[in-house]
Amino acid sequence: MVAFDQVSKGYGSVRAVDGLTLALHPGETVALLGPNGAGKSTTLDLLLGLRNPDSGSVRVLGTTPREAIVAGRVGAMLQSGGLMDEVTVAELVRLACALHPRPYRPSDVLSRAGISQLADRKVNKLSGGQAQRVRFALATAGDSDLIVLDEPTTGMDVTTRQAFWATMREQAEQGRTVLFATHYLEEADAIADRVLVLHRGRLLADGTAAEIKAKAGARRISFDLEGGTDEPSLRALPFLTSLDVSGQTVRIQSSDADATVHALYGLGLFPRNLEVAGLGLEQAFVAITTAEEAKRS
Ligand SMILES: Nc1ncnc2c1ncn2[C@@H]1O[C@H](COP(=O)(O)OP(=O)(O)OP(=O)(O)O)[C@@H](O)[C@H]1O
Repeated sequence: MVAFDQVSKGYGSVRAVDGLTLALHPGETVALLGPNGAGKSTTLDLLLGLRNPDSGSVRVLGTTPREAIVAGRVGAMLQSGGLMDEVTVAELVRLACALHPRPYRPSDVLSRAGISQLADRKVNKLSGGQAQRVRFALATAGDSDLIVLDEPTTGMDVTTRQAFWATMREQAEQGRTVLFATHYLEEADAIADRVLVLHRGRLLADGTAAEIKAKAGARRISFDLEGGTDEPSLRALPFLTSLDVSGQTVRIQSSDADATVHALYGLGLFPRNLEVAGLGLEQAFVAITTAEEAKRS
């Protein structure tokens, strides 16, 4: 479906994408995560043929990205795609359908994107979240095999966001590949069946959300200590990666929870309400990217 082979792209001295090799398969819903500047937008630009790699190759559906787009096989929703100002939503959607080699009916596109009631509104009179829905409508104006979304739900309220993802899930169930970049890790956790973590233009992790959490390897331990805490002793616990003390409540992250808890009892302390839990995707993401930064410094 999509194949990146040793792709690099730099801007001056910045290596935005650094030797990226990646394959996406039909029907996958893939989240692209990474801190600011990790190279997510550049990766999507390369995939859409908006930029050319300095080295390596990008293939989409067996052709160049541009050929795939001209054939209408890729729908895209970019972060800040300008919308024509002086037209109505319906006119814009009709135009997108007219330009698509395999178009849907404009009325269906409007209703799928939940903007039928906005059809006669001028595009420059839309709120931020409504404009995002229009961008989504343009990305799904025809029958594409691959849908690429760069931070699609930015500016959407909770209800709009849920409706958006329900629609996206339908698209994936019909066999389309959906690739989206996001900063909302809970969305990646809930929606993606594959998560890619990009950092300084390289792939740090690639797997299901559960695999990424397991890769982070850390566990959260929390407990209450009656009668005050001895912070220096806690800080010296083995395998500790973070410590947070708030009143009687202690929250720890550990790379070996069993050993840390064992040592905790060894200190003669009596933790109450002890809980040991895995990391959420957000904490796993922070753990993985911070560990990489630490390796580099
Ligand atoms: N047109 C450009 N000219 C120069 N440098 C650029 C350009 N576009 C991106 N960069 C740099 O390339 C790196 C990757 O940027 P990119 O926008 O791909 O990251 P990102 O992961 O999408 O970031 P964000 O989460 O902040 O949107 C950054 O260091 C950025 O400053």
